[in-house]
Amino acid sequence: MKVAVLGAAGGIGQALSLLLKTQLPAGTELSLYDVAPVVPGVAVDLSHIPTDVKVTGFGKDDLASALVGSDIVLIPAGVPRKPGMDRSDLFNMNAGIVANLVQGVADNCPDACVGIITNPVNTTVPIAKEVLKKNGCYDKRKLFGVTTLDVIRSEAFVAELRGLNPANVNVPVIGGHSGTTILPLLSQVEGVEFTEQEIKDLTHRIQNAGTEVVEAKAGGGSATLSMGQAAARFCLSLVKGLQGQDTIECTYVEGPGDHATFFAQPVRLGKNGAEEVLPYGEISAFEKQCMDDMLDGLKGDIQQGVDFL
Ligand SMILES: NC(=O)c1ccc[n+]([C@@H]2O[C@H](COP(=O)([O-])OP(=O)(O)OC[C@H]3O[C@@H](n4cnc5c(N)ncnc54)[C@H](O)[C@@H]3O)[C@@H](O)[C@H]2O)c1
Ligand SMILES: O=C(O)C[C@H](O)C(=O)O
Repeated sequence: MKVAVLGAAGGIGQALSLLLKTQLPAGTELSLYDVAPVVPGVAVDLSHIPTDVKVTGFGKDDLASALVGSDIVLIPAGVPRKPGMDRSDLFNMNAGIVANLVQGVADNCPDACVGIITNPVNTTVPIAKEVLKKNGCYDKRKLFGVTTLDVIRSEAFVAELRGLNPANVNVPVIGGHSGTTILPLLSQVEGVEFTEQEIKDLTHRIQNAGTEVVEAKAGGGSATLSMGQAAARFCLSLVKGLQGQDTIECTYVEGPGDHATFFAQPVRLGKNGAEEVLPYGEISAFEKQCMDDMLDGLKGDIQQGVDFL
């Protein structure tokens, strides 16, 4: 198994690479790529941790070597938000970065599963699809927008509110990864009842959690450590799936298209990637209204990605 992280020297990239170095199964190769000259140093630094995961760093001109033979490619390369910006304001800077890196995937490891972290995820994932399609190697089972941060935040906030062990809290989050397109299904949290006001407040907090971090970091970037944890969780679930032990995660994929071409919902990860896009089940009237209100925005974000190439 080989996992490549593109943008590995950044805030997310370094946290994610550390978690993968310590948690990937023995024998995995971890390939770190970044345009920042520090990346070989990040790899050397990690290689001093005694686990059976071999880490190699690749600089700007070595994308092909970083990618060749990869089974999973995670992409957190790109620019993060500053206070006052929306994720969509990152489109002009990040769309081209994602398109170039995914072209590298098409050229060097066309069968790899690709997890896009770079914002705006609602739009960068459709861009990745168009690049892979142009190169004749798009397989909808192998392209994912990583929305796990919305899930772990929901688990943390629900557990905090009710004094529960977060390890026992599961919250499906569907839709997209921006503002109101993030739709936590709080009606499905087992063993917990919320008042209407609590549902409204929690939903708003989860939808606004990225901005909460951006403002608290006061110009120093967006979520990196929690995102590193979220991406590691997603990657480890995907590794398990590829190795034949099916797992379920909410992720932004091309599914049946009931609501939009790309939509985050529970997905069964298996030997070929997204083996099955699962129904998200019954939702409350409040959640249905939230969904109706956000779908046009999500579809617009997707169309912007389709039009980019
Ligand atoms: N999906 C999510 O839930 C989620 C959560 C947090 C952040 N993000 C997004 O992740 C991205 C990265 O955030 P960060 O905080 O790690 O930023 P960062 O600035 O700390 O790191 C970004 C890294 O990308 C590298 N990079 C830039 N262009 C590159 C290229 N062409 N090839 C390879 N590497 C390149 C930079 O050198 C840098 O090391 C941002 O777009 C941010 O909005 C997404
Ligand atoms: O909010 C951001 O810009 C980063 C990320 O998408 C997040 O949800 O924290």
